Formats: sequence, C-alpha cells, structure tokens
Amino acid sequence: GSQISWESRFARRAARITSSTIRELLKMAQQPGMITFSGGLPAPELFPAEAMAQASARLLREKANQALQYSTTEGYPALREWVAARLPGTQPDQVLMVSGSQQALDLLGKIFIDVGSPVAVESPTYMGALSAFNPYEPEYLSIAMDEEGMIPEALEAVLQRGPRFVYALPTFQNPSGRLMSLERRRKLVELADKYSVPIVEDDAYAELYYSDQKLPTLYSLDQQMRGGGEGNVIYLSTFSKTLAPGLRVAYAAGPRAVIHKLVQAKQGADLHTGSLNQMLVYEMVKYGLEEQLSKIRQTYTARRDVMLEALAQHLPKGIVWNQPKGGMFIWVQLPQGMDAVSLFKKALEQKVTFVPGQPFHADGSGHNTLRLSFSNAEPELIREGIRRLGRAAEEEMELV
Ligand SMILES: Cc1ncc(COP(=O)(O)O)c(CN[C@@H](CCCC(=O)O)C(=O)O)c1O
Repeated sequence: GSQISWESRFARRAARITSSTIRELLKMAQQPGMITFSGGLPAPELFPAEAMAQASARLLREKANQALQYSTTEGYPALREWVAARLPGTQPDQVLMVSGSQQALDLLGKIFIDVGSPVAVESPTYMGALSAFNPYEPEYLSIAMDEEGMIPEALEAVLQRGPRFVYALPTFQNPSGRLMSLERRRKLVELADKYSVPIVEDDAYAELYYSDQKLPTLYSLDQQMRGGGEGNVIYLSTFSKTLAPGLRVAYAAGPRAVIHKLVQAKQGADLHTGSLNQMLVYEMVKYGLEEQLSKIRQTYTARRDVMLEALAQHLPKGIVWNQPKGGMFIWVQLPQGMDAVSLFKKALEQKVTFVPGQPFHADGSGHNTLRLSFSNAEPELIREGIRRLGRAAEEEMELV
C-alpha cells in the first residue's frame, strides 16, 4: 500500500505531545567547546559513585533475587518507610515511589485531567509539568506572581473557577528561583481549603538552600491547619537533585485515595520503579544524607555567587535577574521588546546556551525571559560562559 502518513494515525492527544525544549537544548550542548547553562543537572563530580559501586555490588551479591526481580508498584518498603518518617503525619501507605517526579506529574495528569479541565499553574512554571499535563488537554489558568510567590488576589480569582488542582513550586521555584514567603504559603493553603482545590506541591529543590533556614512545606502547613489526618496537599520530591537523577527514583505522598489511584495508574504505566535503583537509594540514604547535602550546598553556593558576579560584570544595562537563595537557576529578564530566542541564536554562535523562558509560561508570554542553570559548570567555565553571553547580548541590543 501507499506510504502511511503517521501524523494522521496518531490519537488526538498526540497533537499536544511536543518536544521538551530543555531536552532538545541539552542535545545541542554536546557540541565541542560549548558552555551550557541549560539543564538543571546536578554536578556529576558530587555523585557518590564509589559508595554506590560498593553498595550495588553488595546488593547484587546478597539480595540479587529482590534487586533483580519484579517488585511491588508501591515501592521498596524500607525506602517508603524512610520517606514517610520524614513527612509530618504520614504513614508508609501514603507514599508511592515513582520513576522520577516527572512520572508523578504524568500520572497526576492522567488521574485528574479531562479534556478542557481547568488546571492552575504559576507564571512562569516548570515546563516539564506542562509537558506532562498537555496530552490530557487541560485549560491552564495562570496565577500571577511577585517576588514572594503567588499573589493572593490572583490566586483566589483562579480558585473560584474550580481548577482540578493547583500546581505549586514554593521552594526555589523552577525557573524563577523564587522562595514563597511563609505568609503566602499560609494564604495558599487556606484558600485551597476554602475552595476545596487540591494542591500539588513539587518540592524538587527542598534541600538546596544556601542561606536562611528551611520554610515549612505546604504539606506540613496543611497538616497543622487540620490538626493532623489526611490533608489537601499531594507532595512530590525526588532523589535527583541530592543523589543522582540517572537512578530515576522519586516519590509522591498524600491522601490514601489519591496514592491508591496513582498506584493503579502506575501499574498501567511501568508496573514499578527499578527494584535495584530503589534499594541502592535506600542504602545511600539510610544513614542520612547530611554529608552529601553539605557538599552540594557548598558547591552550588560558590557557583551561584560566581555566576551572579559575572552577570553584573558582563551583561549590558537594562537586563535584570534574581538573587536566588537556593535551587539551581537564575531567572533573567531582558528589556521589553528583546527576544530570548533571538538572543539564544547569537549566544549559540558564541558557544554558550541557556533555556529561553517562553516554554515556562502556560499563557504564551515570557519571550523576554531566560533561565540559567549554575549547578553544572566549574567556576572558570561559568565566568567564560557569562562573558560570551554578555557579548551576544551586546550584539542583540544593538539591533533592538
Ligand atoms: C520542578 C521540577 N520537578 C520535577 C523535575 C523532574 O525531576 P525527576 O528527575 O524526574 O525527579 C525537575 C527537574 N527539572 C530539571 C531537569 C530536566 C532536565 C532534563 O530534561 O534532562 C530542569 O528543569 O532542567 C524539576 O525542576
């Protein structure tokens, strides 16, 4: 027969499945001599590779049957218990181990979103969440933010439209780096309860704080407000930023009815997260992660400071950026009328990459924004990369 036109054969939802900008840009970063500030990649030199080599060899010698066999969808029991013990008022049967929090986002889309369902997101928000939700064809309601996080009036107006859930990143938000203030956290939890709209709290960067002490999670504030018992917050976090993203081990915690439905959805997706990888993560965290975490905080604080200093030195006037207190990203605003994609092309010629900010905006805005990741480049490369970015920005500004 004639050549099949596959586009016409795909399901309707396939039209909402498009490339991840970050993943596509990461491919470009492979070019020789390129300095990349694109992916939120942990510093590989901090991976505890030697300890993992020994632990996995031991697991395969002593527990091969368990490590190499199919395991339960809910996850490795000892790891679920470890996670539950660190979350207020949470039992192990309220925790599901997932293959990266990216999978949790996909499964949450699958169980909560119908075609046209309203879903509330921050502006900007994590583009990977939009990629996970898009195939389920939601209608996004963007919540305006200021430096302290969601603006209460904007949030309340969105909640009155009955979204299926609010997707919130209160701690070192990807991409803006914002830390939601305690007052705004309380406001969000109270308003979500008032309108009985669930909150999905994506806490990927919880441990990557570089100055003030940690603020309480939405999950814990919700528990306090209710005096314990099951709450209104579905909490996500991951071992990608503290241990190793290549292991693809993360977790979701929350009300039993939600976790149970996520388990059923995961059974249909991948049966379970890698048995060996979960057992390896448990071996690495069971005695605590403090030593690993302090190494990470020290390294990323230094890299953040080098990047901030280089930005001040090399970027032309009119370009502004935040001073993140944690996380992996610096969020840059170009003057109105300047386009980050056009700057990206000039930067590529200078052999430096970043992530243009528009894909982080569900409402299509943000053409003059861009995200820089400072976690995965040595200080000297950061200085050189920002110097190159400065040159590209000078060129671009002459045209505007
Ligand atoms: C807020 C937020 N939520 C979930 C994830 C995905 O983390 P997992 O590794 O799936 O646990 C991430 C990871 N995002 C990185 C990594 C994605 C890079 C890549 O696609 O390789 C980034 O924004 O660059 C995140 O920032």
